[in-house]
Amino acid sequence: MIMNLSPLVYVTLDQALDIINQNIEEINGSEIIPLEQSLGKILAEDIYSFTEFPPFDVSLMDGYAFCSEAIDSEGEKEFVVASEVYAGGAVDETFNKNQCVKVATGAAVPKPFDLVVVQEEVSVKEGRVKIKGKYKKGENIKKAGEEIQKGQLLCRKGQKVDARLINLLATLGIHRLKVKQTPLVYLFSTGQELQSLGKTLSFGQLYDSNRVFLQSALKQMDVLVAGGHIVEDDFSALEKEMEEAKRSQAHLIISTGGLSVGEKDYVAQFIEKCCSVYFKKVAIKPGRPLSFSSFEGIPFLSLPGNPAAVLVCFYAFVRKALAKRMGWSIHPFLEFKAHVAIDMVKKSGRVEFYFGKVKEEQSRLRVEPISLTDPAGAFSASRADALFRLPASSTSIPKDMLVDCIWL
Ligand SMILES: Nc1nc2c(c(=O)[nH]1)N[C@H]1C(S)=C(S)[C@@H](COP(=O)(O)OP(=O)(O)OC[C@H]3O[C@@H](n4cnc5c(N)ncnc54)[C@H](O)[C@@H]3O)O[C@H]1N2
Ligand code: MOO
Repeated sequence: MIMNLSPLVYVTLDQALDIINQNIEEINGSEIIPLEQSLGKILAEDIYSFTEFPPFDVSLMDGYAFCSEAIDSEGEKEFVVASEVYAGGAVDETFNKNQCVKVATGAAVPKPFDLVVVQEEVSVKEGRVKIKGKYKKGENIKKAGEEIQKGQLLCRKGQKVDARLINLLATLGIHRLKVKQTPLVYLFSTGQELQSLGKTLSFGQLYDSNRVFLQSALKQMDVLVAGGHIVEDDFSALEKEMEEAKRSQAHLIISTGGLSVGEKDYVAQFIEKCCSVYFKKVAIKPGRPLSFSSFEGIPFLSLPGNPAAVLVCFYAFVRKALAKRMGWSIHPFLEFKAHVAIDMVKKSGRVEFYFGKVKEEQSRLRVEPISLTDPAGAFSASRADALFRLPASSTSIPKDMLVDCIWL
């Protein structure tokens, strides 16, 4: 539902996260795709095993399979080698407990044998095997169904497919998966000082690093970019870009820049005029002008131009909004607490973000800011493990205080 929350134009971090969470809906669409193409996708249904694994009693060693009750733990015993079974091979003979079979690692152990003795521990002569010593039932055999039972829940709707899950499903022969539709994001930057990579900069110009960062960060999340440009500081150019965003059928629009109070900050003006606003500012540093609205039913996250604010807003808000939109509900990001490594100071009023290194010391997690002069800048971010935050109301944060961190 769209509503204008005029008293909530300036919200706290928690309010902003709540509002995003309440107003971003999960995409309905899903598709069935081959397992090999499912890396990074979000499962659209729970998956149960339709079979057990291993599917047969399997030998874990090269050796001889015996019947435990036929082995005399005191003296030596001799057995006839009735057959040989290799991995992938099958025998349809019937054996009795006074026989044994030679088995290779990975072979299906035929009935009634229930233990395997490694070949180094037996003596073999003219088709007969001599064995002495104590052996336990089940030794060197993995029983059918020991790893996975038929009907067992393997993974859940809302889980992201990773290589380990692909391994599990491939093991069980599951080769097609129902996954959520991949979200489309329309992404543009604003500012006539911006230049595309590969072009020479004139004085006063900057490379459009925000869009390159966001494109890459979205790709890492398996989100597709539907389009977007560098938009000059002009209201009608912005209107055209937003129309194109609408035509692209994006599930989310993201912009950077043009949010401040200057005459040429047309994004702020566009939001005011053409969007339904949820909030216009958040009490965070950097990133205060972050705004969340809806344009013709499409959620619109407008990030400030400041590249440090873009980094922080991506990890603290955009990623979460996208996770919600794409139905990634199971452990999307690791959030944890760590002890801050140094005494820190700040102004009261806004939550302050820092990129930091995380270490374990004396069984405690410690987070240390990478830079105090450029807490959330590109260099700091490039070296960090986590984004951490200092509470809005505090002015001094003593060393060892626990702070909230997000793993990057
Ligand atoms: N009078 C006031 N001025 C400002 C305020 C304020 O409250 N009153 N807020 C400040 C804060 S906080 C921020 S953050 C910025 C937000 O401004 P904009 O969103 O309008 O961002 P720009 O002015 O377009 O850019 C800021 C900065 O970042 C560079 N930039 C912009 N886009 C990119 C890009 N795609 N790639 C790389 N670098 C980019 C731009 O050149 C500027 O240097 O407003 C403050 N001002
Ligand atoms: O909030 Mo701004 O992003 O401080 O620079």
